[in-house]
Amino acid sequence: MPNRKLVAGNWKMNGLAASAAMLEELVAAHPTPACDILICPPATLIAALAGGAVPIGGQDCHWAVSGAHTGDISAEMLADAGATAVILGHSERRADHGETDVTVAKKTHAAWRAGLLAIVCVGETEAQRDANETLDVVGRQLGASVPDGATAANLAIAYEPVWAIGTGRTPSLEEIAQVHDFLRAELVKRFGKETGSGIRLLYGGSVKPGNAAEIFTVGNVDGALVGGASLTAKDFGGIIAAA
Ligand SMILES: O=C[C@H](O)COP(=O)(O)O
Repeated sequence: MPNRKLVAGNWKMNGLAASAAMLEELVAAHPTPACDILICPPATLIAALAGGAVPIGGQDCHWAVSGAHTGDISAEMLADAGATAVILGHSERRADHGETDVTVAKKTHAAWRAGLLAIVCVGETEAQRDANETLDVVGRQLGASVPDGATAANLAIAYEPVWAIGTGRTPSLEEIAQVHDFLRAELVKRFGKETGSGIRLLYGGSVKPGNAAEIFTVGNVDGALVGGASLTAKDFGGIIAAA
């Protein structure tokens, strides 16, 4: 089991140049956190925010190194701008941009090619949970979105139930445990005990300062992927303090 949790913030399409102040406030309040931290701002802010005390990541990348792909950004460009990680296959990208497990796997391979940590997201919709398909869905996404070659250093998985994102609703601790235990077993089966046990499993979906501590008590929860509560130093700091 990984010994330090990772608390990653996904700013989504939020943040302007003035958001640098949030990171300064965060570092001042938490100079020596007990967990690893990552902030994934919009691409426009990566170069400006990278290089400081808080590691910076991207929210997506193209699988090609370069070329005629208007509006896209390669993994190499993220690394060149100072990013050390990238979120891939977030449900908002899957829903809004038609990303599939196949494209997510190609992007994961690209992230590794550029030396980035890939944070690959999986998670069921509410209808899939109601139909008792959760483990089937996340198992299928995990298997097809992650290419061969994963290590504890180049991959983290984020379990994000789609219905819990931005809604204030979360699964019960037992439900989180069931999915994380399943994902752990799948990783061990595929990549072996040492690698499979070392890959961090993050929970995401309405993580707040008020519920983070109890979520972090769940076995096989090695951190969090935080959306809304990563936008202020107070809320994100509260989650860091709980880790
Ligand atoms: O990537 C982060 C997740 O989508 C969670 O978002 P949320 O914390 O606003 O629910």
